[in-house]
Amino acid sequence: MEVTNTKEESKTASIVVIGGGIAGVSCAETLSSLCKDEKITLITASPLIKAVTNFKQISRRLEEFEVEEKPGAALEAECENVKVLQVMVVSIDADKNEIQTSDGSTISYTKLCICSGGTPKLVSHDNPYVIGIRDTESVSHFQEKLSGARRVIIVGNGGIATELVHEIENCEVVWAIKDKSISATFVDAGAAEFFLPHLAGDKEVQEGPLKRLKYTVSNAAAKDQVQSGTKGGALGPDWSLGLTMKGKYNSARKVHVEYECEIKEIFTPEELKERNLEVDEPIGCSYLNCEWPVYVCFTNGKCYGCDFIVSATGVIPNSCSISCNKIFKIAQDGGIEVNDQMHTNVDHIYAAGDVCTASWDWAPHWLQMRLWSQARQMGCYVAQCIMADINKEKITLDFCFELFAHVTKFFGYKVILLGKFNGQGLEGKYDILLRMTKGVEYIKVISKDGRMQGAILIGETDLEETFENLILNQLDLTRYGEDLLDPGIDIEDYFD
Ligand SMILES: Cc1cc2nc3c(=O)[nH]c(=O)nc-3n(C[C@H](O)[C@H](O)[C@H](O)COP(=O)(O)OP(=O)(O)OC[C@H]3O[C@@H](n4cnc5c(N)ncnc54)[C@H](O)[C@@H]3O)c2cc1C
Ligand SMILES: NC(=O)C1=CN([C@@H]2O[C@H](COP(=O)(O)OP(=O)(O)OC[C@H]3O[C@@H](n4cnc5c(N)ncnc54)[C@H](OP(=O)(O)O)[C@@H]3O)[C@@H](O)[C@H]2O)C=CC1
Repeated sequence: MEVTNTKEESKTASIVVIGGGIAGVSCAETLSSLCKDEKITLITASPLIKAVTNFKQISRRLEEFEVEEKPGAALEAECENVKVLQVMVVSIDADKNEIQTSDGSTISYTKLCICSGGTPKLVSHDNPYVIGIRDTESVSHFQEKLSGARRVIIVGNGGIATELVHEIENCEVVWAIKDKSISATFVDAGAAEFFLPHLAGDKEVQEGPLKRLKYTVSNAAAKDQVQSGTKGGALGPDWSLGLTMKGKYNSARKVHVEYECEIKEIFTPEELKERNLEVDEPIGCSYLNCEWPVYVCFTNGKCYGCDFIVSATGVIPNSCSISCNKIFKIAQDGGIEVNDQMHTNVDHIYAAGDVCTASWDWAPHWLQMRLWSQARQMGCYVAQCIMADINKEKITLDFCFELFAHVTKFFGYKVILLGKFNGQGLEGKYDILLRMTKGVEYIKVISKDGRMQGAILIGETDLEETFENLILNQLDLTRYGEDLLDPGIDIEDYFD
């Protein structure tokens, strides 16, 4: 493993990037290619860095790439003017343009970009039975716990929970969600209905090509990271592919969804007895009247026992983990506010990826979600902003921030989300057009005044490129009416 001692570093100022995740690495790589004469220092707490490989633009806005975790030395070999240091940044002195690291070193910067990512927002931080999933180390911990488990409770209704309930085998799952429908962070209630049959039985994988991102980590590299015990970057696309997610017993996949509830209290078996609380059994469960190491009581009055709890309840940006003598403007969601030049409110300091909150006036069909693709886009764009600043220029916001576009996979189906895919910000004043073929595809179009605002495409619909264009060009679609989703009409030809 390549570790460079920061104490040996000279005081010569360079552009400093904090974070070896996809935002930090994309920033360092872009800076390196934009300006060969600048010295760039990437500082990361994790022994491995994330690199985007095989990048392909699959439509104007949807991108496909693979992600590899590798040692910092590999980045240094590719980018001559980049130096990678593995150390924790503890504080920033914005008056002196210096940062202090956990090994007592001081590093000067000309420009600083904070790409320190986020940390799982857990429902309980001091209960050993509650775990979160973020990096390779936390996944190993989860796998180890699962291997001895009969029942797990998953809390949260976003990306991680949706992927986990699909992947876990040989273990009962109680999925506790705040909403009326599953996977609500990403899809609407109709799409949730489409997915529901896939909660039980064998996992079906949709045939055909999947425009899906791929994530790889070499075994040796993963072992290094787990052994180091340091905080790694967030996992990402295909993180669950090839990972064993099996419980203790050879039972059929079983997921019980507990709707519209949150955790009220977590009890040990002793506390449960003391309180004389009654325990419920999830519908269709195999383990009746069993003893459990931990019990969870929900706000809807239900109380279940389980082996452990996964808190898949979102991310808190690492915006306050590095102290600074100047105060960063922090947005309501906990991110460091950045303007359309990715600049924070502190001179010479930028931020990108999960740690930041895009605080400019968003384009009508863009929204921020803490995703791999946005971390890459922000990382590349912030590098251009830094170079423009050095050259005393201002650049216009990159076109990737014009339209929200995300491709992922849920329950074995390709899922594409475009624009205001859930009618976000439209205050319910929109029309919906739907097409669904059970088990095959689900298409939802959101329109306002006849113009497309967003879409959810599940399955191999091949509509993404056309819909992307229709959202961007805001063509009046009134006269096409329901023909827009008529399977008998080749819509691509229609709008060519
Ligand atoms: C389980 C899981 C699955 C996901 N799946 C998907 C998906 O399918 N599609 C998708 O688009 N997104 C997905 N995401 C989200 C995506 O991974 C993140 O949005 C993205 O990786 C964020 O990148 P980042 O570079 O901003 O932060 P991170 O990847 O968190 O990187 C932060 C870096 O900063 C370093 N760091 C932090 N603090 C310090 C410090 N004080 N000093 C030095 N270094 C520091 C860390 O070591 C790390 O290297 C998933 C996330 C998780 C957890
Ligand atoms: N395929 C993909 O694209 C994937 C993306 N990711 C990304 O990784 C990051 C982490 O994923 P994840 O943790 O699933 O985060 P998400 O933001 O995707 O989802 C968090 C979920 O937890 C809910 N929640 C928040 N607090 C509580 C609480 N106290 N009790 C019950 N529910 C709560 C949220 O509801 P509410 O919103 O109402 O607060 C939301 O449904 C996210 O940025 C996500 O986008 C992760 C996996 C896959």
